[in-house]
Amino acid sequence: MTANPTRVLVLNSGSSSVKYQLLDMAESRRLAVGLVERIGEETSRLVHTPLATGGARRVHEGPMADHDAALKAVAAELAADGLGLDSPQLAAIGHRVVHGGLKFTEPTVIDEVVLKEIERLVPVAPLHNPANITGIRTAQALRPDLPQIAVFDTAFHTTMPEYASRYAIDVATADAHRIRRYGFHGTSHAYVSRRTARLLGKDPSEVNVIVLHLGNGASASAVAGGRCVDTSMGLTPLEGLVMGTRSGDIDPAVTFHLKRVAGMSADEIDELLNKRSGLVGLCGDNDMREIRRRIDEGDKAAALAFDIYIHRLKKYLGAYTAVLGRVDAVAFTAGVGENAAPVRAAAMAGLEGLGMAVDADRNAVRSDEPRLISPEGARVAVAVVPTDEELEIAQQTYALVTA
Ligand SMILES: Nc1ncnc2c1ncn2[C@@H]1O[C@H](COP(=O)(O)OP(=O)(O)O)[C@@H](O)[C@H]1O
Ligand SMILES: CC(=O)OP(=O)(O)O
Ligand SMILES: [Mg+2]
Repeated sequence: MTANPTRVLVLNSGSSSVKYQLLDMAESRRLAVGLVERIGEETSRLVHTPLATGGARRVHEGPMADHDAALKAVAAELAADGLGLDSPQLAAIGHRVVHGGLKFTEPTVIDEVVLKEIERLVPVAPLHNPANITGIRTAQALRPDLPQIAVFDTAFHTTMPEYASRYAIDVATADAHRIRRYGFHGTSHAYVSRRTARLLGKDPSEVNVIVLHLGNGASASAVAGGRCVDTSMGLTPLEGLVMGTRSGDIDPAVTFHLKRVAGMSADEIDELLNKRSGLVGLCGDNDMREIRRRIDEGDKAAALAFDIYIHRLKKYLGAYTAVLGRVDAVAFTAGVGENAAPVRAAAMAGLEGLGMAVDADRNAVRSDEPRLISPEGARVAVAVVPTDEELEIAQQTYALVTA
């Protein structure tokens, strides 16, 4: 008799990347991790680390036309380690799906009806849901017999009170078109807020946390006793913080102005605000490492882009302090939050009045572990808490298929 399968493959398909992990849930062990970047460009790059075999990291460079090609390359890498998708030990494939609308608040077994709904939501997650759908279809084609589970970025935010989720626009129009704030990066906000509570030695129900998920996409959330009460992204992942290529908050009248005065179409404005704004629109670079390097060389555009990014972060820290009433912790996470000490220092500078501060020595420590960076005895614990969307998705996926 063969043992029950205990492995889960997680696919986190972004607009131009795929992050993936193969985990053994029974042994709480990662077997392989990897990333495909710059999908659709000439310079696509796959980095695969076969943890199970202890083999060296493998890097492949060269054009990958789309997510289908990227996933087939990932499948080939796994197969080369004897961890192929044909393995009878694979229990399920878990997919990050960015927009779940109002229907999906829990991890969901994917069938054609679910896929249709994810497809219907493409206009409100234009950079993400199409990539998620391709990931699902490719995985289904490779293993049609296996359960495919969707874990939604929106799910954690469904606890927001209506006064936080409803826009102040005509109710009938908003309801007819399901226009409201949904919020994204929820898997990360859930994981990081819980992990932060654990770092403080508390139960999540006892603490109020502001989570700053600062990756290429970026969002803030206010989490009270383990439940999300507000978040910075809205109907789509465009609202809120300044991001790598997205504007975040702007006066909505900017869009009519661009249409009426600059003659731009809705699609052109969409592309401007989603792909040519944020840090890249302000200074030509969306990578915080490059921006810091340019600032060190005296580059004024990079310095202004940095200041605008930080100013927006401070506004949300102030707003969510007011929303929560009492803040126990601020947690920095994702690519920028975990790695960019200057961003953390600048965001916290001058916030002593809110009880928030960063200790320079603690902030300079580089580590993959959750850690405190606030001074000893500070009123608000400031922490760096690496996110693990893939682990969270794997756990939710495995729980569903073994229930
Ligand atoms: N050492 C670092 N210093 C500053 N920023 C970094 C560093 N490493 C990564 N980043 C930033 O992290 C971003 C990617 O974060 P990530 O959470 O992987 O984003 P996403 O999931 O949206 O692709 C990069 O665009 C880069 O700006
Ligand atoms: C929702 C979102 O913005 O995701 P990402 O940061 O992966 O682009
Ligand atoms: Mg991300």
